[in-house]
Amino acid sequence: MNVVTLGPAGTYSHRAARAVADDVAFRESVTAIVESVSSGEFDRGVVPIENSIEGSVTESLDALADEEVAVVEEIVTPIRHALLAQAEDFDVVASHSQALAQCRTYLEREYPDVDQEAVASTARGVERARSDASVAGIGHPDNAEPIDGEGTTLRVLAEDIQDRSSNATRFLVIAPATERSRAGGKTTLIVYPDANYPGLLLEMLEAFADRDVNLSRVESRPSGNRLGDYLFHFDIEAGLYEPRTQAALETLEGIAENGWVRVLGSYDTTHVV
Ligand SMILES: O=C(O)C(=O)C[C@]1(C(=O)O)C=C[C@@H](O)C=C1
Repeated sequence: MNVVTLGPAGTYSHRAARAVADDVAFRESVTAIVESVSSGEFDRGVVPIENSIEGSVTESLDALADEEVAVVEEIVTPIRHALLAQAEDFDVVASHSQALAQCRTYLEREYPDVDQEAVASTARGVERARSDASVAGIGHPDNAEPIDGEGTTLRVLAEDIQDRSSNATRFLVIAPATERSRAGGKTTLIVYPDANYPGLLLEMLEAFADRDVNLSRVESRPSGNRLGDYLFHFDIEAGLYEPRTQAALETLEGIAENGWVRVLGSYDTTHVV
């Protein structure tokens, strides 16, 4: 199975992807990962979708709406950030925008005068720190040691610097659309109603509530077509094999008769430390 995730090596996405395969390839954006799975270049992709402090990874939501892929597994992993640098003094802290946001309070309190630089991933920020003494990175503490054994070993200046001790990110394992499964305890779907009238959102929610289907996430994203026009991402705690899910889907398809409903599939959850 060839698997792709956000690189370089050492990202949290890489840690999650190791639950799928030992050998993992890397891309520098979530969009590139989703595209490379939908084109059939890779069998599986692992993308971050939601963090307990910062909320949705919007690039992932938009890529899932734009490409034809299936979701075949969910991976939840704790996120414990460390501050890594060559020395105690530095001018810039570089990391993924999600990681910088997850450590906002710590950075404002401890390093109010240090510039923040958003880079493609936490591991990319750590690489910057390894090659430039004026830069610190935020990432998993294991990144202090160079992965290939070559290069500077960084100092772990602080650990557990995220704003809340319970910080976790949910990743989705994606596969080509033909591998969509009906089996599993959760299902992800995206609805574009292409409509706007009082009670539209309520009608969509009632499609689930009336069948006693619990939602674990609902998120609206701009459709990109016009201001105020949205598509809706739903995660539900029910499998596609269940009649109640099929009944809810039928209702949603009626509501979205001028738009579309994309069913990404059913799956189970794996926890990785
Ligand atoms: O930069 C990384 O290490 C990633 O895997 C990306 C990512 C994210 O996009 O949320 C994953 C987990 C953490 O929440 C921080 C960053």
